[in-house]
Amino acid sequence: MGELARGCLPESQHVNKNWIQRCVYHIFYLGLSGEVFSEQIRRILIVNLFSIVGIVFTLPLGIAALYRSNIGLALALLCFAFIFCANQLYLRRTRNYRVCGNIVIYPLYCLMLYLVFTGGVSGTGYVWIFCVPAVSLFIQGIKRGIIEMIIFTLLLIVILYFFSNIYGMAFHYDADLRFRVLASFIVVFFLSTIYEYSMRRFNEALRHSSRLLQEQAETDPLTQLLNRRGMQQRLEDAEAGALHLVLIDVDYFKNINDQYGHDCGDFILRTLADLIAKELPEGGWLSRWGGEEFLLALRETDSSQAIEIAEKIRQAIENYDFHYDQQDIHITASFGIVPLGTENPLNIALKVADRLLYQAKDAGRNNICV
Ligand SMILES: Nc1nc2c(ncn2[C@@H]2O[C@H](COP(=O)(O)OP(=O)(O)OP(=O)(O)O)[C@@H](O)[C@H]2O)c(=O)[nH]1
Repeated sequence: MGELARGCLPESQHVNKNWIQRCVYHIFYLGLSGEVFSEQIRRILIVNLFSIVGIVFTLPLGIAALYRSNIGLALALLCFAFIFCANQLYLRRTRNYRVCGNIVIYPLYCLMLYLVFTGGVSGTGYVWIFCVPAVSLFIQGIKRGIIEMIIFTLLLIVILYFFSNIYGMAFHYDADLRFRVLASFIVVFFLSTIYEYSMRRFNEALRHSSRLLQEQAETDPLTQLLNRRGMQQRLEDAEAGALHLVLIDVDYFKNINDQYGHDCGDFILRTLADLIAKELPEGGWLSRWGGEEFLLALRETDSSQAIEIAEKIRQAIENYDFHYDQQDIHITASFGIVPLGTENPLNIALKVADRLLYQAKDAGRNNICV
């Protein structure tokens, strides 16, 4: 089953959508939302769309064929209409677009070959085959779509050239018509391949730049750590539980800037980021929270473990020689530790961490307050 079925895409949040948009989302996207450029959402849309188009075409045409007493064609069309309807229901229930894509495409191949073989209504059956390459490449992707289209073309050649008028059942195509049908089908196949390929490249490029922008929006350019926005996002998404916040503030950082210059201050912030990151346990998050403030989120950690980690970091900073421009610089930092949970939501926890930090400063700095 696809990733959707494992629940990676949430049900649509219809908050700001009007009823038309809600209907469109419900009918075409099955009420799913998620990453705008998500390949899964695109595929769901396409499979669903072709399924709906399949019903819209085969059902009335089947009824019309029944009305004209063309029983063979009517049965074939109604049978496909039934398959497409069942597929719709299955897709809505399971969101398994891979299986549903196959349910759309293979009956479509059969129907098209059947129409070419019998000629459909008044020998016009072949006019429908030109939609096949686009549908196949959309649903099966470039590689598989091309392979299936080559097989389909070969079957088309066999029907057009070897089965024409056989046993009085097959439609008779004269030499010019069969050549033109085949040639125009190959042209459509070729153009559809180019279109699908460029669409995929375009989509990939779009997704890549979207990911890049997202990363940039959440990264602090100086330290390459998460910035405040990135950290806040993770904390908001994090499940409440054994999570501790550690707010770290460099002591007398202004003096460093004043004494050694702003570049030295930047160098110290970058080195500090590496120093703290080394002590960060697995699964934890580290961010540059503000100017000379770092915020650590320790997950699956109780208070004593959080204090232990903070103490290690405090000592690592205190004992580190920041070597800049042939000078050894020593700094210290103050810490505020606070648990995060349902009784202590993010906004409150951050305020408490800030208060504890200033208590640590008041107590002489180079301190941890819990
Ligand atoms: N070099 C550099 N300095 C920064 C950056 N962001 C903030 N600062 C400086 O950090 C200093 C923070 O100073 P204060 O808030 O007075 O705090 P402090 O000097 O560390 O004193 P305490 O926090 O009370 O121990 C200011 O001088 C800011 O200019 C930065 O990205 N690079």
